[in-house]
Parts: sequence; C-alpha cells; structure tokens
Amino acid sequence: MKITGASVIVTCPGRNFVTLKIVTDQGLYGIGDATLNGRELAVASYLSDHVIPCLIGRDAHQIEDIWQYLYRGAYWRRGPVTMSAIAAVDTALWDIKAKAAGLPLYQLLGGRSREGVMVYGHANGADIAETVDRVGAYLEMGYKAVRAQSGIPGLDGVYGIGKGKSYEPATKGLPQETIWSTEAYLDFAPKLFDALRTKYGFAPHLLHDVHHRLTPIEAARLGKSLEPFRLFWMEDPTPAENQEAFRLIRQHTVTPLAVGEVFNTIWDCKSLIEEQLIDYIRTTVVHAGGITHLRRIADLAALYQVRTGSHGATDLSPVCMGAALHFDLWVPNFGVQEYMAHADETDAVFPHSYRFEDGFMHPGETPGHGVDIDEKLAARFPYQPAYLPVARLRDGTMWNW
Ligand SMILES: O=C(O)[C@@H](O)[C@@H](O)[C@H](O)[C@H](O)CO
Ligand SMILES: [Mg+2]
Repeated sequence: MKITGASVIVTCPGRNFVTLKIVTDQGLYGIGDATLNGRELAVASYLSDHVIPCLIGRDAHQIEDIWQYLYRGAYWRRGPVTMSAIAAVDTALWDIKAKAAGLPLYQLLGGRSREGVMVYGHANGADIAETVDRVGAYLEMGYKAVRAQSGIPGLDGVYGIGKGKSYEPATKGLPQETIWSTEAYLDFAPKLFDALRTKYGFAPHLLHDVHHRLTPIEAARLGKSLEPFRLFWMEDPTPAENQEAFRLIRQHTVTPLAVGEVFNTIWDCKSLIEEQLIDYIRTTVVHAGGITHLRRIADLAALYQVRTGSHGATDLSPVCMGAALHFDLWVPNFGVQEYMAHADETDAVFPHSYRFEDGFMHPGETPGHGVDIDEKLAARFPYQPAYLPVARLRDGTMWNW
C-alpha cells in the first residue's frame, strides 16, 4: 500500500492543533496529532517542508522502517519538534494499518489487557474551598482519580488554575507573565490535601502537579509533608531534564513520583527508570515519537515496575487521546491516563469513537484509532498565535512556569 500524499492541517477550534493526514493508493487514510503547544508552526513546517517529501511512494505498512528512517535519517536526533513530527507520521500509519485490518488499533498492539482505561480529571479552584468542591464534582461524575490544584493566596496565575471549570494555560498573543513563590506554595499544598482527605476520605486517588517548580531538596520536603495524605502521585517536582535530582528526592520520601510529559525519547527517562527513581512515566503518543516509541519506553519501564500515566491535557488533540486510549487498553504496565475534556468546537472538528463512563475511558471499536478530522469545519477556525505563560520570582528572576 503506497503513500500517495500527505497534508498538514492547522486549526484553532478553541485552541491550536496541528494534524497530519496521510493518504494511500488504496483509498485509506490515517491521521496523527503533531501539536506542540506554543510552537505549533515549527512542527507544521518540519512536516511539510522536510518529512512529507520523503514519505511519498513509501509502503504505508512499513511503520518501523519509516520510523527509523525519520529518526536516524535526520541525523539531528530527538527534541520536541522532531519527535512530535515523527509521532504524527507513526500515529497516522498505525491508523491506516488498523483500518486496513478492519480492527480497532488496540487489537494490533496485542489486544485488550483490561476492561477500560482509568482516567484522572483535573480539578482546580481559586482557593481550598473551591478546589474541594471541584474535586467533589469529579467524584460525582464517577472519577476514581482526581488531580487537585488550587490558587495560593497572594499569587496570581498559579499553574493549573483556570478561569472557569476547565483549564487552558495557553493564551492568545504574547506569553502571560506570572509570579511564583516557593515559600508560599510549600506551606500551602499540605493544607489542600488535608482538607481533601478530611472531606472525601482515602478511597479516591488524589494526584498533584508541581509543574517543575522546586529544587530537589524542596521537592523532597513537599513529598514528605504530603505523605500522610497518601497521594497517587506527585508530578514533575523538579525540572525534568536533570535526572540525577530524583536520587535526592527519592532518599527522603515515599510519595510516588511521576514525570515525563516533556520527554521526547527513551533516553530522557532511561536512568529514571533503570534506577527506579520514579513510579509513573508520563510520556505520551504525540511528544514521544508515537506508538512505536512509546511502546519501547513502556517495555523498559515494565522491567522496573514503573507504570504508565500518560499526559492528556487539552493541548493534546483528540487524535492523540484516541491513540493513547488504544495504547492504554493494551499496555501491560498501565497506571492511569490523564483526561482533560476538550471544548465543544474541538470535539466537533475531531469526531471520535472514544467515550467516558464511570471513571473509565473506552477507545471504541471503530477500525483504526477511531478519531477523524472534519477538514471543512477545521478550515473555519484559522490558526491564532498563542503561548504558554512564563513565570518569575517576586524579584523578577525568570523561573520555571
Ligand atoms: O499535566 C498536565 O496536564 C500539564 O502539566 C499540562 O497542563 C501542561 O502545562 C501543558 O500540557 C503544557 O502544554
Ligand atoms: Mg503536568
């Protein structure tokens, strides 16, 4: 089956998304997510200018060979732009292969390993009282796991706090500037989880995202102070590029650690996994080279009892979500999947077969990954420049957002 064409679709139904569509001489097509929040057009150009010309005429069934061709063949390996582009090709090719087989994608990976995919919701509020209520709303919807993020008195624009119930960090125009104070946060966070456990007990899984803001010793202190509240995980405690930092954190706390949403390859998490410095690996389909590469990361992780907990924020398109759910249904060492529901316009542009039911997601039985794109509708939402925020300390020093 020959690849006869490919195109990049950039659309902004509520937020920006980049989608690759690959078509074949047999009338089958596949799509893959290539969205890199705040840097979308770099991946779109990488695909249009440098990848698509190399795809035409290749056998769409040779997923592994095409992956290796794009990874090794670039000479310049890894990095979020390259790996998101490779991921889009890989996802589209798995979609085509599964459609050709007439099977939902999870069947090609090895079949289902569980009944459904446990997801966690992202609850956020302006203060502790509101966050406690929002967690309650998720529990009422049937969620078994909820990540809780709360505004901190005196700090504007803390990570994870939206204007309404949903959370969308990117804003139109230039990056929004926010202020960060580690001191205020470290005192505040345990109070939030104390309030949550007091109200809801220990049955629900509670998670928390630190979003790379602490130093290793501060992260160790936070992990220790959260131990009485038995979190499912503490996410991204320190900037993730320094794998050694986790040795120090690990010496001090038994709060489980999750990391990896910003990782692109197995090399970013090799030491973290092999030294058993983390409990959950959060790499995802779109930013870590597609299903072909994510499977390698998961297999390495399985050797060390590290489980998966893939990133699933709103900037990962429904195409990524669909592919991730097939992966999750199969992967033996599954932990949990993040799920932030998309805006209605996004769902309309990307019709999909996945669904939420009582705390679990189901990818559906449609052949392929079960997500499509309505190109006519997509064209009605042109790209709008948008950026993630940046953070500074009170004295103006640049920090990690
Ligand atoms: O865990 C998460 O969902 C995140 O940390 C994201 O909200 C992250 O900030 C965005 O995906 C960035 O694009
Ligand atoms: Mg995160």
